[in-house]
Amino acid sequence: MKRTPHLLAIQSHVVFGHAGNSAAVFPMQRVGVNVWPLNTVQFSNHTQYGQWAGEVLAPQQIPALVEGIAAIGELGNCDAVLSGYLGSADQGRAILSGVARIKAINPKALYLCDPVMGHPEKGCIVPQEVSDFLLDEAAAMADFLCPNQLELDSFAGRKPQSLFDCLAMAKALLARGPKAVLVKHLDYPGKLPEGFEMLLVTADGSWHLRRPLLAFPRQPVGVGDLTSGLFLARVLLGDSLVAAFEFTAAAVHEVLLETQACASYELELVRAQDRIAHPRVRFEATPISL
Ligand SMILES: Nc1ncnc2c1ncn2[C@@H]1O[C@H](COP(=O)(O)OP(=O)(O)O)[C@@H](O)[C@H]1O
Ligand SMILES: Cc1ncc(COP(=O)(O)O)c(C=O)c1O
Ligand SMILES: [Mg+2]
Repeated sequence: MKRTPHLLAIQSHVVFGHAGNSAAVFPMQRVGVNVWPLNTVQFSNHTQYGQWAGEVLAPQQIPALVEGIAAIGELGNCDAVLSGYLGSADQGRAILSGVARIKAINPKALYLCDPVMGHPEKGCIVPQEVSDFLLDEAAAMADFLCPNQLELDSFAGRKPQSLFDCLAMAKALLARGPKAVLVKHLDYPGKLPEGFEMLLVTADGSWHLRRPLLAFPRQPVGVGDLTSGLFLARVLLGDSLVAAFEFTAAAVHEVLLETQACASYELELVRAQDRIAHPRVRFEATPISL
């Protein structure tokens, strides 16, 4: 029997609704991965409501929890680490030590970094020190980096002029260390308004994918977290990077269709669970080169 992969997911938890681990854990489990959720913050709700209650996890708790897993002899079973929304730069440094600790026991373990930097206009609030940490320290250790367009712009220090410029910016990130860069959401001059586009860039090639852009009265939150989580889960389950990319786009689109049909602001993950596991739609990634 094939072994079920294990994934340590270090990102936010919200009591109500879906963002961070609260967006990604259940879908990753639903596609067949054992998830170890480690919550960097516990907030009442995601920050785009403009108000929330709750606390940031003390950074020293991260190595303490990782050591606790080592102490029961299970750390070597960790196949991958995912990091997303961070409450402080010190938390980020603690995660990198945890990744190094896991890779020392299991050199095949993968690290996916979703560099959540916030989006002040949308109300996604992340401290500046976290953005600096992601740019200067985390990218170098990541096997996979999953920025959205704003985060890609921050890495490049400029905005793109075209799709090929986005490709050049993502390719430049490979030089910092990652084996693959997944741009979860492209935005560039001349982009077709009816499409939602993504990019996958690896040393072996690059692929572009377009799915329909759906209309929402308020943009749902947690879509990026769902995207990174499903991509890593499918890679651990044995998909090629391109197959994982295509699966992720289809499963996320299914969730958005369900969410739109329910006229819900929060992602309808429970209702969409069968569509996540077995998407009915399919989007083809097409090769793209400079
Ligand atoms: N097919 C789609 N139609 C409409 N909106 C979408 C679609 N897919 C994703 N979105 C929205 O696009 C935005 C993507 O946000 P972005 O800032 O690029 O990534 P992240 O979710 O990581 O913040 C989110 O607001 C998400 O709700
Ligand atoms: C607590 C929390 N986690 C994660 C996120 C990131 O969500 P997204 O997947 O939309 O980038 C947000 C965004 O507001 C948030 O408030
Ligand atoms: Mg995001």
